[in-house]
Parts: sequence; structure tokens; C-alpha cells
Amino acid sequence: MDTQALEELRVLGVEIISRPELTKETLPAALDGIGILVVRSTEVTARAIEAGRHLNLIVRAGAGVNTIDVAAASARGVYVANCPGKNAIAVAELTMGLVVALDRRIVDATIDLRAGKWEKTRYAQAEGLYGRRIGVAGLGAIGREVLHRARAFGLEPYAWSRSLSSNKAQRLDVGFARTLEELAARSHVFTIHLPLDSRTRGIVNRNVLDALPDGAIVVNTARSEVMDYEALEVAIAKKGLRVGLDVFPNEPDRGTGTFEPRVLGRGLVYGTPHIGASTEQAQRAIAMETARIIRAFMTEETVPNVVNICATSPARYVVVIRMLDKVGVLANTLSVLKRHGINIEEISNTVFDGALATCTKMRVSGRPGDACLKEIAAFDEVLHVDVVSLPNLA
Ligand SMILES: NC(=O)C1=CN([C@@H]2O[C@H](COP(=O)(O)OP(=O)(O)OC[C@H]3O[C@@H](n4cnc5c(N)ncnc54)[C@H](O)[C@@H]3O)[C@@H](O)[C@H]2O)C=CC1
Ligand SMILES: O=C(O)CCC(=O)C(=O)O
Repeated sequence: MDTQALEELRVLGVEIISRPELTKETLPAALDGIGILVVRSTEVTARAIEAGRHLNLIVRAGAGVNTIDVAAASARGVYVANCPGKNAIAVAELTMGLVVALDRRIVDATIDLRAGKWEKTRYAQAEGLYGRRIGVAGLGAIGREVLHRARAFGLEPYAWSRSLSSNKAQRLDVGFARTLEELAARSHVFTIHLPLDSRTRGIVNRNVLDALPDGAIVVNTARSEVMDYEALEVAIAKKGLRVGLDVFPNEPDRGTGTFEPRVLGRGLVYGTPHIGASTEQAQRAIAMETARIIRAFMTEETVPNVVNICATSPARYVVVIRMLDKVGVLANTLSVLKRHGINIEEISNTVFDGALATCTKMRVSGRPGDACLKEIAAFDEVLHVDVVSLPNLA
């Protein structure tokens, strides 16, 4: 980890245990007594989360959270946060590197040169990128950085993304595609920057690949599961696609090992071992963001970039109670709410100057009845009780 980020954590008094060798299988046994887990690509399964009885926070030192069983974390009240955007430039740089390498067949030319073969006639046949169209699937942090770089190459950008409308596309000066197929049909270069979730799994399917023009360059630096790699193999043969991949099915869990992705032998396919985020610049930015998340969690009780907080809490009312700052007053009010069957979804307590009085706000799903409110108001230490309806924003 970056030394400045480590220093940030040491100042907080955090004991840091570094175990980069842990895998999906060995992680659960290593979590005893661990309160905060920071992971890169290591899978965090439900088994790991159950084993980590002391876990409060999991920080994904990267962008994609598909490697973490977020539902299992939510079920145990464990926060999951990521570092959005911090490695976007690095991934965009690799994406453009793959695009240029594929257009000019740089890898093959190098392999031939290393073997003593001067193949100028063969490698002199490249189309060039200037004036051609690039389609960006997923216009988030990485997609936007790709767009920026693609413009510098004179590529004409098109995009398809969840919250992209034709008006927004116009403002961004990017061509708007209504569907992923439409985007593919326009793309001489087609690059994927979608997160992996239940809606995007397999979204780059046979139909999308069939829509690509012959000889198109296809780059996937997102996740292998977003694309149908079997259909890709067929499309490579059928359409002469040139393909750049940083992500593969069943990637090894370790930094070093053997791995032979089948798709690499299927035509003009270049591959990198999931190194999109692996620049010093990106890793420094990720480390600083990780330290910021941990600092906020420990000192401000907030979790920046949290991904598993209930977006639509069932709470419909707020019970606001001003009370004296004395032992047991809050507990008394809670026991009244409990007796009346009121479930508290969220609670906050603010202490005023002089520590004489506090204001407690409790978000509750059912409206407390008059009898319940009277009981609370009857405590000597309670100064005022009120119920406010929350606006229905759903
Ligand atoms: N190869 C590598 O080392 C790296 C790979 N990644 C992968 O790239 C992915 C994207 O990263 P960022 O751009 O940072 O994420 P992001 O969240 O900033 O962008 C994702 C974009 O996809 C769009 N999107 C999400 N679901 C969609 C759907 N169902 N249909 C249409 N559009 C949808 C979003 O609106 C957003 O614009 C990550 O989730 C991760 O899987 C990220 C970093 C490094
Ligand atoms: O940390 C890594 O090397 C993987 C990065 C990645 O895939 C991500 O940030 O989603």
C-alpha cells in the first residue's frame, strides 16, 4: 500500500495486517478478529462474511464490487464501499493501448521481430483510427476517460449507457445509441465499460456481436461475464474481429500462475492479465481513497462510497424527541416504542452545547399512536416529542 495512505491509517491507530496471498478459499479462516477488510480482486464470499464475526466494513480497493457478496454483507449489517473513478484513467489508458495495438498488430509484429522476422509488408496493412467511429458501452468514470482519449485520436464517439438520453448525449457531444445493438452496428471500435450485475451479465451477446461491422475492434476491460465469450469466438471467425481483453472467465486468484484462456488462440486476440487498474498512479489514488473511507468510518461514522445502504428505507415517519442528556432517558423512550410495536429503522442523537440536552431523531415505519406519544412525553426528562411524516419520494 502507498506509504502516505499507510501513514494515514497508522495515525488512526489501526493495526494493519497485510495478507496478499489469501484467496477466496483461505480468506474466511483469516478473518477472525478483523474489523475492516480491504480487498482488491480477492473474492469475498458469504462464507467469508459469516466467518468474519468482527467485520464492520469491507473496502473494495477498486471499482467493481461484483467480487464481494454484497447481499451477504447487507444481511449481516456489514458496510461495503468501493473507490469509484480512482482507477478510471489507468483503465482508459490500457483500453486505448489495446485499440492502437490491434489496429497496427503491434504485439504480432514484436513477436515476429523477436524471432528475427522483418514482416514490413504484412504489418504495413493497417486501416488507421482517424475518422472512424468508437462505441462506448457504459459511460461512467472509465467510459468518459476513454471518450476523452478517443477524441484525441480523431475517433468519432458514440455511447450507450443506462442514464444516457439523447439530450444528455448532445450536451456531451457524443452520438447517442438507443440500444446496445445500435451502438455495436455503428462501432468500428467497440469498448465495454459496464459493471457486472444481474442486468449486465451476458449483455454483450450474440445479437450484439452480430451487429458489429466486419473487422471491428472489440475491447473488454470490464468483466468477462458481461460478454458471451463463446459467441465472441464465433464472431471472431465470422467477422474477422480484432479483440483486446483484460478480463477472462475463471481468472486465477493469484498474481502469478499458469492460465490459458481459449479465446486467445482464436484469431487476432490480444490479452493482458487483468492489469487495467495496475498503474502506480491508480494504486496511489486507490490507497488514498481507501484511507479516506476508513478514516471517515472511524471518526465521522459515515462511510463514503457505501454501496449497500437501503435506498428506500421502509421508514415513513420521524419521531423527534428533545430530552435532557441524562442516563437512561433514551432507553426509556425506546422501551415505550418497543411496547407499542414500533420498529426503529434509523436513529441519530445530537448533543447541544453544554451537554444539557439532546435531540434524538428516530425514523420509524409505523406512525406511533397518541397513547405511545403521551407515555414518552410523560417522562420528566423529555422536553418535547413530535412526529413528522416523511415525503413519499418513491
Ligand atoms: N480491468 C480492470 O482492471 C478494471 C475493470 N473495471 C470494471 O469496469 C467497470 C466500470 O467501471 P467504472 O466506469 O469505474 O464504473 P461506473 O459505475 O463509473 O460506470 C459504469 C457505467 O455503466 C452504466 N450502467 C450500469 N448498469 C447499466 C446497465 N444495466 N445498462 C446500461 N448501462 C449501465 C452506468 O450508468 C455507468 O455510466 C467496473 O464495474 C469494473 O467491473 C474497473 C476498474 C478496473
Ligand atoms: O485491483 C485490481 O487489479 C482489479 C481492478 C478492478 O477490476 C476494479 O477496480 O474493478
